Parts: sequence; structure tokens; C-alpha cells
Amino acid sequence: MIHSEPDLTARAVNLLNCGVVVLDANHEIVLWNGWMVPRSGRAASRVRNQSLFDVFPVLRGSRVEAAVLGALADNVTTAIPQTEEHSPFPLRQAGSFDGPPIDQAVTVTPFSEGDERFCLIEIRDVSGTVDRERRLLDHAESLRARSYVDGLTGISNRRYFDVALDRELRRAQRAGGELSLLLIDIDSFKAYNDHFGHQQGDACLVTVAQALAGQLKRPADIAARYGGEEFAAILPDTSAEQALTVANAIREHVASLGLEHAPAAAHPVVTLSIGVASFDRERLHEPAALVEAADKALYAAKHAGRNRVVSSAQA
Ligand SMILES: Nc1nc2c(ncn2[C@@H]2O[C@H](COP(=O)(O)OP(=O)(O)OP(=O)(O)O)[C@@H](O)[C@H]2O)c(=O)[nH]1
Repeated sequence: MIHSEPDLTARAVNLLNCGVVVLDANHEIVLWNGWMVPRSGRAASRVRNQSLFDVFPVLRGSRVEAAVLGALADNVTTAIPQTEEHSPFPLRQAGSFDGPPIDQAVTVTPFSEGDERFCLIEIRDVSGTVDRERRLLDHAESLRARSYVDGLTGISNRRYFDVALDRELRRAQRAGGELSLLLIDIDSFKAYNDHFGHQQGDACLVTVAQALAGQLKRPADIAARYGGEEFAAILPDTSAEQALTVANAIREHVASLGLEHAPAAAHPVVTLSIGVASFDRERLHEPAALVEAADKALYAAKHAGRNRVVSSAQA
């Protein structure tokens, strides 16, 4: 059996997995392929010889109209990605008249046949790509949120600490409020690791981090892992005196857990040394200065025998 080429071409165009619409110079539809039928709810015989803009009045004033005019008047090809216009044609998933609109990428290409000018409109369903893009954006968002959390202990990490300290210091400056910072270090932790092994060392860090977070009662308080076995607490609206009380409560609570320490450690149970520094409009108003003051106090606490709290005023 011999098939004519135009017959085969027409059948193939009808089977294409994208919308194919051809308009003549008057914007009238001369070709409407099979893909368009179930997605628009219109058979080819119903739309043939009608203006595209009468069939879809929503296209008036759209990027598609501009592209069609550009193709027919100026012989210009235009690609309209879905990022520019999500669903220019009112098309829905095949057979679902109330389903979600199809995300589309549209190309408008001019061509001539004899003296007559036409334009070819191709419509691709890119809903899958758009969905994937949305999922990737959601994923990136959750990664961003997770990048502020310390992977081992589940409390805030150093990155978040830096952002939060800067923010809270500015707030204290603006509002003339108070703010205190605790730097907290586990005593003789090297001895702990050497005796019990790194894995149990990690477990100890998790226990201490959770104990610290549990001791901070105000919603605005922030517990963070500052470095290896060093933690920090940012206490907004907290004076130096109040911060000493909080620091001592943390220290006593961890000591009271009775976590067995290594024989070589300074104390038989796991203990903390804590340095406290408080916002001071004249001297301690920059993050680096406040951290340095708390670090000096922490060093003094270590030097004085560990398992104690020292404020920067005493150091
Ligand atoms: N298991 C574990 N150990 C860590 C981690 N980060 C830091 N360390 C260990 O913590 C120890 C800290 O030791 P040092 O800074 O010498 O201080 P220290 O032994 O705690 O002694 P003092 O602070 O003076 O009481 C080092 O042995 C580090 O290897 C971690 O993520 N997991």
C-alpha cells in the first residue's frame, strides 16, 4: 500500500507530543493538531477559520499576541519560556476540564508558502519541569534552614551564632537594652576523648548541648555550639548579674548529671567552665569585643581551677 507524504505528515503532526497551531496572515487558525483537542476542549473543526484571539480572548494583550504580530508583520521568531508567562493558553491536563492549568513553553515561528505568510505556534507542556524546579527551591530552602543547625548536637551552629549575636547586639544598641553572652567549655575534654574514645566524646557533647538548651528558659535565648567542645549562650534582655545566675544554674545542672569523667580529668564528673560578658554601650558593643571579653573570663575560670563561672568584670 502506498501512502502519500502529505497524509503521513498530517497524521504525524496530530500525534506530536506538543501543541501545534498554524495561523494565516489574518490570525485565523488553519491547523490545530490532535494534542490541542483534549487540552483545550475544542475540536479542530470548531476552531478552523476562526481568529485565535476569538477562540482564546485571554491571549489579547499577552506575550503570545505580541509574538504572533511580530511573526506575521516582521518575520520575527519568538520563544516564550514558562518563566516569563506560566500558562498563556487556557489549557488543562488532557480530559480534565477543572484540573490545574498546564505550564507552557511557547515558540512562535513565521513561515511563507507562495505569497502567503503564516505562523507556527508550538506549545510544550513543561509542568513536570516547573514542578521539579519548585521542589528544588523548597529543598534549597530547607537546606538553608538546616545550615544553621549543628549536625551533631541539633542546637544552633557557629554560623547562626554569628548572625544572632550581631542581630541581638544591634537590637540592644537601638533599644538601649541589655544583653549577655556566655562562653561555655567542657573541662578536660581531651582527657575524656582519650579515655572513652571519640564516639563517646561525641555522645557527651550531645548530652551537654541538650542540657544547656534545656536550661535556657526564655524563647529569645539562644544556645549554640561555638566550636569543638565549646558552647555559647546569647541572653537578650539579661543583665550581667542575671547572666551569672543563669551560668551557675547551667554549670550546676551539668555537674549534677554525674557523667563519669576520665581518671586524668580535673574532676571525677563532667563539668563546665563558663565566661560571662555583658553588652556595654561604651566598651562592649561589637560582637568581636564581646566574644573576646567572654573568652578572657572563660580562660580565667579555667586558670582558677575549672568548674566555675567568671564574669568579664572579675577577669
Ligand atoms: N569527641 C569530640 N571531641 C572533640 C570535638 N571537637 C573537639 N574535640 C576535642 O576536645 C578536646 C579539647 O581539648 P583542649 O582544648 O585541650 O581542652 P580540654 O582538654 O577540654 O581542657 P580544658 O579546656 O583546659 O579543661 C580536644 O581533644 C578535641 O579533639 C568533637 O566534635 N567531638
